[in-house]
Amino acid sequence: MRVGLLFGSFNPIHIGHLILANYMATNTTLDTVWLVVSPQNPFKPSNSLLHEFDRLHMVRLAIADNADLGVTDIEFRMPKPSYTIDTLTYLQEKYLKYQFSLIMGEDNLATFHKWKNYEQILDHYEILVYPRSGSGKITESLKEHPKVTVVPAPLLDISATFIRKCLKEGKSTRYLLTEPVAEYVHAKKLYQ
Ligand SMILES: Nc1ncnc2c1ncn2[C@@H]1O[C@H](COP(=O)(O)OP(=O)(O)OP(=O)(O)O)[C@@H](O)[C@H]1O
Ligand SMILES: O=C(O)c1ccc[n+]([C@@H]2O[C@H](COP(=O)([O-])O)[C@@H](O)[C@H]2O)c1
Repeated sequence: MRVGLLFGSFNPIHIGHLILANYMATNTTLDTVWLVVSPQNPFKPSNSLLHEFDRLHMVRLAIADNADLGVTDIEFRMPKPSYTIDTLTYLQEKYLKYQFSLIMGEDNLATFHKWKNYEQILDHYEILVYPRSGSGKITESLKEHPKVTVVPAPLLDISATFIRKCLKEGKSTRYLLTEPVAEYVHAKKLYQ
C-alpha cells in the first residue's frame, strides 16, 4: 500500500489541509493519506499551540466521513519536538510492507534544508509538494531533486494563523473550518 503522510500542527485543521490531503489521495498514485498530528514542530513557538488532544480530536472530526484519509497520533508517544525523520523511520519499521511518501505545502519545502537529516529523508522517501502562496524561496536543487514532485494543484490562500486571528477577533470562520470542527471550537471557546 502507498501511504502519503501529511505532517502538521493542525492548529486547527482547516479546509486547506483537507483539500490538499484529499487531492493527494485521489489525484496521485497514493492509496491513502494519513495526517500525522505533531505535538510540537521544532521551528514553531508553542505559545499559541492548542493541546495536542484537542488538535487530534478536531482532525478526527474533520475526516470522519472520508474513507481516503486517516490520522495518526504516533508522535504523541515519541520525544519532543517532533523530528520527521524519526517518525518516518518508526513508521517504516512498524509497517514494513507500506511505501510511505511525504506530503508538504511549498512553504515547508522552503525550509526543508534545515530539517534534521533532510538528506536521509530525500534518500529514502518521495516528497509530494503542494503549491502554496507566500512560500519562501525554494532552493532550485530541491525543487528539481528526482525525489521531489511539485503537484499541479490549485492554490488555496488559507492558513491556521489566519483562522486563529479571526477567532481571536470574533470574526466569522465560516467555510474555512468544517462544521463539526467549527462546532467543537465554539463549544470549547478555543483560540479566544
Ligand atoms: N492552504 C494550504 N495550501 C497548501 N498547503 C498547506 C495549506 N495549509 C497548510 N498546508 C500544509 O499543510 C501542512 C501542515 O500545515 P500546518 O498545520 O502548519 O498549517 P498552517 O495553516 O501552515 O499553520 P500555521 O498558519 O499555524 O503555520 C504543511 O505542510 C503546510 O505547508
Ligand atoms: O524534522 C524536522 O527537523 C522538522 C522541522 C520543521 C518541521 N517539521 C515537521 O513538519 C510538519 C509541519 O509543521 P507545521 O507546524 O508547519 O504543520 C510538522 O510535523 C513538523 O514537526 C519537522
